[in-house]
Amino acid sequence: MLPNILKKNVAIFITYQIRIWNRNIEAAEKLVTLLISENIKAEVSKSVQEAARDADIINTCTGASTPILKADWVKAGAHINSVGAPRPDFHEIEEDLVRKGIIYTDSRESAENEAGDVIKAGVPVFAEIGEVLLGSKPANKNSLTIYKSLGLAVQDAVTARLVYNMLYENNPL
Ligand SMILES: NC(=O)C1=CN([C@@H]2O[C@H](COP(=O)(O)OP(=O)(O)OC[C@H]3O[C@@H](n4cnc5c(N)ncnc54)[C@H](O)[C@@H]3O)[C@@H](O)[C@H]2O)C=CC1
Ligand SMILES: O=C([O-])C1=[NH+]CCC1
Repeated sequence: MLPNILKKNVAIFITYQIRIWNRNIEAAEKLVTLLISENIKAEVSKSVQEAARDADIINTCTGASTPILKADWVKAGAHINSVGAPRPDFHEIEEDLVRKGIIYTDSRESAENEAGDVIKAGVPVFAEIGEVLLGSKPANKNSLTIYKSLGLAVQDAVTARLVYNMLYENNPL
């Protein structure tokens, strides 16, 4: 999933440098090789701390059950996209870091009931992404912000429809 998230990030920025960390360095090297083969600038980091240093955007996408990203490693004003830790007993972001951030999510109900990091930190969700897109809640671009992704059922339904259309109706839309 991470390669696709990174490609979406890169499409937004004119200048960027991607640093990849994985607990298995061969996996990080494989992803860097894939990105470079698609003309995306990327390099391997030997630690999470090294990967996160001075980063504007941090994507965490792990199956970790204990936090891998610490508050001290993240600069003020950074934005974190947290895709992993989708269960109450899973964690990938240190509690202090979650408390420092402004929390955005796709579904408030899901985040408050499923996202281990949000539940443990006991912090409120500031806004759903839909509220930001509609302009009823601000993006707080200069603050430390955390987007807690969990996925919406409607995304699965639309994806299933696209696959069905491509398979049986030869029409992606
Ligand atoms: N937010 C969302 O919409 C979605 C979230 N997920 C969640 O995102 C996470 C990643 O999913 P995929 O990329 O499909 O899985 P994957 O198996 O391809 O990648 C998981 C990565 O987490 C790493 N990892 C596992 N335990 C770790 C630990 N203790 N410390 C450091 N790294 C660790 C693995 O080495 C692997 O690189 C999972 O927790 C999954 O449940 C998956 C689909 C949608
Ligand atoms: O496939 C998955 O593991 C998940 N999808 C949404 C949250 C977790």
